[in-house]
Amino acid sequence: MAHPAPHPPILYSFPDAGSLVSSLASFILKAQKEAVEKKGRFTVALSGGSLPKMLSGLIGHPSVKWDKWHVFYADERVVPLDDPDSNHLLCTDTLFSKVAIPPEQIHAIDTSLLDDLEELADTYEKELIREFAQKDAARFPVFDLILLGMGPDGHTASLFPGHALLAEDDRWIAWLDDSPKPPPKRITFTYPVINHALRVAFVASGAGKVEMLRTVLDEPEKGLPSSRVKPVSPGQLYWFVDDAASAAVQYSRTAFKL
Ligand SMILES: O=C1O[C@H](COP(=O)(O)O)[C@@H](O)[C@H](O)[C@H]1O
Repeated sequence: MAHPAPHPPILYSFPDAGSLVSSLASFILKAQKEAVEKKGRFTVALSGGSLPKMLSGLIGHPSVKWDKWHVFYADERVVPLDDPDSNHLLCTDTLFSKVAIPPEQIHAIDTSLLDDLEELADTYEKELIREFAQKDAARFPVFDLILLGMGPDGHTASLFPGHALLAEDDRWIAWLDDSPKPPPKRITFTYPVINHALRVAFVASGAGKVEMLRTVLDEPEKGLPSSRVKPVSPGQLYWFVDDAASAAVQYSRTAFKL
């Protein structure tokens, strides 16, 4: 059955990092409330890079129900969990060490499989299947929220410009050993997983992102990886950015309100 056309992205731009962080926290709390009321759990995927520190508005916030969070990684570098390149280590240092998510609800890669990328990706996919397929019987998992970053080349998760994985339309988790950004070995959500989420939010800040954000939002026809994120209805894509990053963007902004 054909899906209705995706909704256009909603762009929120904030004058400074502080207002971006607090608005993002309010947005996440609304998503959490709806998910918990409906299903008793909140399924979230996080990215590495600059994203985890933007979640600081949740730390110590009385409305966060950390025990309801079930966390996966939109992508992970295939390194030991104490390696400085690990997205899990970054998220642990920045967030998990400061909040009370039950450890079994934080889904890290199986590091006994670091030398077998395919098996490691399969195993992570099976964790997703355990979390989603039995409960929702869906062809693809439907995350309540996927939080993404955008790299300076327009990549998101570990989906890089020109890479064959941009065309992967079957698997939930793909692997690569030729990431142009180190480290080379990674696993990543595929587009079908990202694009079946109820909400996908990119978070990007700083003048360093200005040209790429303009290209991704104003010239989606160029097909950069971040422009290919188009959640299927009823899913919705949001951009949470600061004015420094959106300075050159023509795409219309929406005033933030919940
Ligand atoms: O390598 C990665 O990069 C992207 C973008 O990082 P950022 O520092 O430019 O925000 C990140 O979203 C991804 O999780 C990570 O593995």
